[in-house]
Amino acid sequence: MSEVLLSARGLTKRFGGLAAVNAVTIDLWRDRIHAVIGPNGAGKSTLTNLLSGDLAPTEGGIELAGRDVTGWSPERISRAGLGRSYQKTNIFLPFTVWENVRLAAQSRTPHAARWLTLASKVRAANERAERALELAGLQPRRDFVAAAISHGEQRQLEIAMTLATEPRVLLLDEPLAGMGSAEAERMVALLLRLKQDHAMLLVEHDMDAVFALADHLTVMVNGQVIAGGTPAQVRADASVQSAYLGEGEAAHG
Ligand SMILES: Nc1ncnc2c1ncn2[C@@H]1O[C@H](COP(=O)(O)OP(=O)(O)OP(=O)(O)O)[C@@H](O)[C@H]1O
Repeated sequence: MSEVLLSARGLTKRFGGLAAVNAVTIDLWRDRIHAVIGPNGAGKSTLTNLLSGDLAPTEGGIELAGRDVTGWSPERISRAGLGRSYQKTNIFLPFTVWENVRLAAQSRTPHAARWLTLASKVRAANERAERALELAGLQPRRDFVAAAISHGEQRQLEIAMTLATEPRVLLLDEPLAGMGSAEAERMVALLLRLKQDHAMLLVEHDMDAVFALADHLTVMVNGQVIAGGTPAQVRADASVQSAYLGEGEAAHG
């Protein structure tokens, strides 16, 4: 049965007089992809930063797997089960794909495993890295240096590095950005695989992908949630069409 793994209540972030995120409530369920969409400046990145602990909320609270994690550091939230992919910034380009994933896995030897011998820790980290590499579909590239793989594969690598920390909740910020259609298709297939056993928040501008992937959508404009529901409900919502989907580059819905 599905369960709520992350729950944010009344999240608000003010920058001076601007409420970049204004009283947003959101639940992320295991085995479901929850997309957040909205025009530029809607507050999507700020919301992601609040959920990952990179920003502290001005108001509101966040529970992760039943624990109140409000105000925790990103490292502590990450250890508690939240994985966030940062666009390429964590990749060491001169290292191989395997070395990158292995380093990410090593950063996550749990505190509870301090008693393990060094050999057991190394073995556990190797196993985490192998699983992540396999899940992300990067086994065929494991010995390539990261600088030599394609843009789409580098995005897969970021996700593999996030998976190596064994998160239960995944926050993915524009995983399809800059991809051609074949790469985007591969990423969509990967995200559908990852849906199993994870709760996922997806921030993505590619509306075709969003509507293909999302089980639930939240639509933000100017920091506020203006609509939410299944893709069909959101598509049919007149306020969404006038605020967002009917306009300019986002007019794929
Ligand atoms: N550190 C900051 N200081 C002041 N204002 C900020 C800061 N970060 C974001 N903002 C403002 O908050 C609002 C929301 O920005 P945010 O980046 O969260 O939007 P977004 O939906 O992610 O946009 P995009 O789709 O362009 O990435 C914008 O008006 C932005 O200028």
